Amino acid sequence: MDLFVINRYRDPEEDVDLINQESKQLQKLKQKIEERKRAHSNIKRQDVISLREDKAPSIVAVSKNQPENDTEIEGTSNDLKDSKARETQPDTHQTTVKEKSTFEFKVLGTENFEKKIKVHRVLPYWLSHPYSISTNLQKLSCTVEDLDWLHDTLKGTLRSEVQEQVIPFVIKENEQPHPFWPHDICVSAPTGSGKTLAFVLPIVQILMNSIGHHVRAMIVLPVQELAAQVSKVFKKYCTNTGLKVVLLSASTPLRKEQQQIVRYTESAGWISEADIIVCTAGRLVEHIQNTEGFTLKHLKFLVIDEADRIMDHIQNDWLYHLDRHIKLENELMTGKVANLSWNSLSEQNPPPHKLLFSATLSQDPEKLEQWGLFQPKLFSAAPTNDFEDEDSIRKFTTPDELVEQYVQCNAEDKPLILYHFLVEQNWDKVICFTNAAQSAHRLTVLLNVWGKGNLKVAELSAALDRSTRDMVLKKFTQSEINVLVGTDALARGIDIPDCYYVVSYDPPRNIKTYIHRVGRTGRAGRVGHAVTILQHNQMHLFKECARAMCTRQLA
Ligand SMILES: Nc1ncnc2c1ncn2[C@@H]1O[C@H](COP(=O)(O)OP(=O)(O)OP(=O)(O)O)[C@@H](O)[C@H]1O
Repeated sequence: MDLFVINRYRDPEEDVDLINQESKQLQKLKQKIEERKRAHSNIKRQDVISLREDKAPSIVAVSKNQPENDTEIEGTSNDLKDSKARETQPDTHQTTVKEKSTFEFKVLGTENFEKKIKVHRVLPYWLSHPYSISTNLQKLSCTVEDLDWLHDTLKGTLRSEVQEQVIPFVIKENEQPHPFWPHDICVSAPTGSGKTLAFVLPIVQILMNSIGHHVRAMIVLPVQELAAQVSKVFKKYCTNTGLKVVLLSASTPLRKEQQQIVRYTESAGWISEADIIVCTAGRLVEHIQNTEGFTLKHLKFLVIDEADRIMDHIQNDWLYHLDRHIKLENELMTGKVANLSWNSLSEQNPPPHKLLFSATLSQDPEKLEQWGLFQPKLFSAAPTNDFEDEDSIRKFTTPDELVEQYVQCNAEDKPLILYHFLVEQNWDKVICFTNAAQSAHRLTVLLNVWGKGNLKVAELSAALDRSTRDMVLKKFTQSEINVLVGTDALARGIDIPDCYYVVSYDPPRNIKTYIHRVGRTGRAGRVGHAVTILQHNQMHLFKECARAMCTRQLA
């Protein structure tokens, strides 16, 4: 520290000069303050006089007085004389001020300013005229016999309306001759309505007809669990088709995944081992950047499941990297920058057919803009007449089979009310949501103590590792556990069979969280019950939240 100390020595006479100067300046300042005070009191008096004499002063006169006086105050003792003169001749001064002000400032309009007219936002045609999907999941409108468009290998006991509408549309769009591009689609259908099969089946059907060493379909999901769930469904339906499905999520080491998706051959160089890739957004970027030979230039389908969640928590800027990668591959192939002409369209690979899915897909045109959709079509379960203006663009639906209720109570009664449901009313297969992993843990311990071995309660939150979570879910499915207590980490997309009740022990933070929580029950046409426990002061917020739904009133 000593190295940085600098000692300065000054001439003592210099110091005396400095002190004199300072005291002079101080005196000057004091004088100025006194002058200002006097001037200020004079002006105040002046204003009072002017207001008394002019009974209806115009806004301009009054408001403009102030800056005029302000400039005078800044002046010297001459101004003081002026102000004294003003005191004796109030009338003359006031008129000069008025004249001056009106002369210098042009007044536009009066004080009654008109409010701007609100511009009424008009939704684009594709958003205001969606293909309508029913929320009644028990409707057996789509039976196996009717599915002329679906290959025999894929036929199952389909009874979902979203599948009935979306699958033929996707197949038809992809039958168009080259270079026509298919319309991209957005699907907003209730939880448990079978959205997964609505993209799995057409993709498998279209790809199974031509096997090659290219990645031709990619499904992007927000979290590992969902990616694993969707890849399982794909694997099931690809069984006899020769198509290979690979899951890319951070649950496996990167190196191992690289070996699964690319292989180097002497004759053809790098070839793809996977036809369909199911991945999380973050992991995808890692492969684009680090995996040699990994290319998406033959990508035919890009599915984004839980699209709103992916967009809200954008990982590694994945959409930018993906778009850039696809564009670059196209330019390398044709040697040209993409432009819109018959020739360039014929030479280029068309962009991947984008399919967006969610139970809470935002139908806000600005948000959807980011996906760069090509002449999109919307499939929505919200009533069509709700799409007239922008106020209705956030409406979501829950399945008809779901019974939704709420209970009001004091904070201290919450655990007792839950206990009453579980023990007195014999609720089994219950998923209970809290807002934090810690509260989930506390509630689990409490219920297990109260249950004395008769009630089997387990915790399921992001705090647990993957294998423990899988084990807990398995036990729940096999009825070894009656109640799962967890956080919103398990609210979205997870398909837990036979969950009869969903209890929101802590209220959901927003409408989307509510929709996904309650959507863990009442799936695929089965009846489900959802109960939200609310403290009195939480009622207002919850009701506000519920207004964004197009469902019936909550009981
Ligand atoms: N056609 C069908 N017939 C019978 N069951 C079906 C059919 N389609 C899907 N299911 C079943 O319905 C359940 C819910 O399907 P899925 O997970 O696709 O719903 P989702 O709409 O994606 O729900 P979420 O929005 O919660 O993700 C699954 O267990 C699935 O096996």
